[in-house]
Amino acid sequence: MSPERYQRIRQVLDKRQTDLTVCLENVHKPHNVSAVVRTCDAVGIHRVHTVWEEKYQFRRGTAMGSQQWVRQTNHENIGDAMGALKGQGMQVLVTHLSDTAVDFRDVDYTKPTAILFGQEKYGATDEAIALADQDIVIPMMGMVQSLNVSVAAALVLYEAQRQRTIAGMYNEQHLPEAECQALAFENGYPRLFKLCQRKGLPFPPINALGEVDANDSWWKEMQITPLEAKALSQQEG
Ligand SMILES: C[S@@+](CC[C@H](N)C(=O)[O-])C[C@H]1O[C@@H](n2cnc3c(N)ncnc32)[C@H](O)[C@@H]1O
Repeated sequence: MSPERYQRIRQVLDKRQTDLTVCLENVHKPHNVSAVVRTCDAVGIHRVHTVWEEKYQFRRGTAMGSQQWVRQTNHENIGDAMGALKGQGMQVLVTHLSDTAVDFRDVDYTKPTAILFGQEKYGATDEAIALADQDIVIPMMGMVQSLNVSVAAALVLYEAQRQRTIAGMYNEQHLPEAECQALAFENGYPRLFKLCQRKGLPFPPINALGEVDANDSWWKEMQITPLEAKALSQQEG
């Protein structure tokens, strides 16, 4: 990939917030999921958690926008998801229209935070609400009771982004270097990435010019000649 493209990728990955995440509990309409993931990418979320039954899994060909830049972890049930998030020291906020919910703008998002969004029709489950640390609500003044889930996600996430910007949390790299390199390789060199995965080889480093910086034995194991290697290591992206 070109040096410019690599620099652009690094600028984005260097702002990733590893201690801010979203959990989608059975949010399943592709356009909603896609819109939430896109907002997650825009505010610098590295990983989205989902609680999906088999039938809600992504299908090949679904247009997911920014999905290639946002990692996903699926949990079999809400208990597992909550356990994982709390195990990482996160406060878990559930977006829920209840009398006990606090205004979403009154929360401190500079703390390690997971925000749970509920299913389009039924909202968050009782179990999720019981396990969460706090209910948060976006005040509603109109005739309709709730917002579209992706709109709700955008509002809450941009409040988190606002607070974290003020706190200077986008000014330092949080994502481990190996993960930055893996994402750059995966997206910058998709064909090499797939071949590398098929062969079970480690991902090679990418140098400052955006080139694959592998040694001769790696290329040999990939069964790629030095001539092909030169072309391949500069071509994609
Ligand atoms: C369309 S709403 C679900 C409405 C459902 N009847 C309920 O009572 O929860 C889908 C999701 O969007 C989010 N949401 C929508 N409007 C919201 C609001 N005003 N405050 C907080 N979350 C909201 C929540 O995550 C909710 O689970």
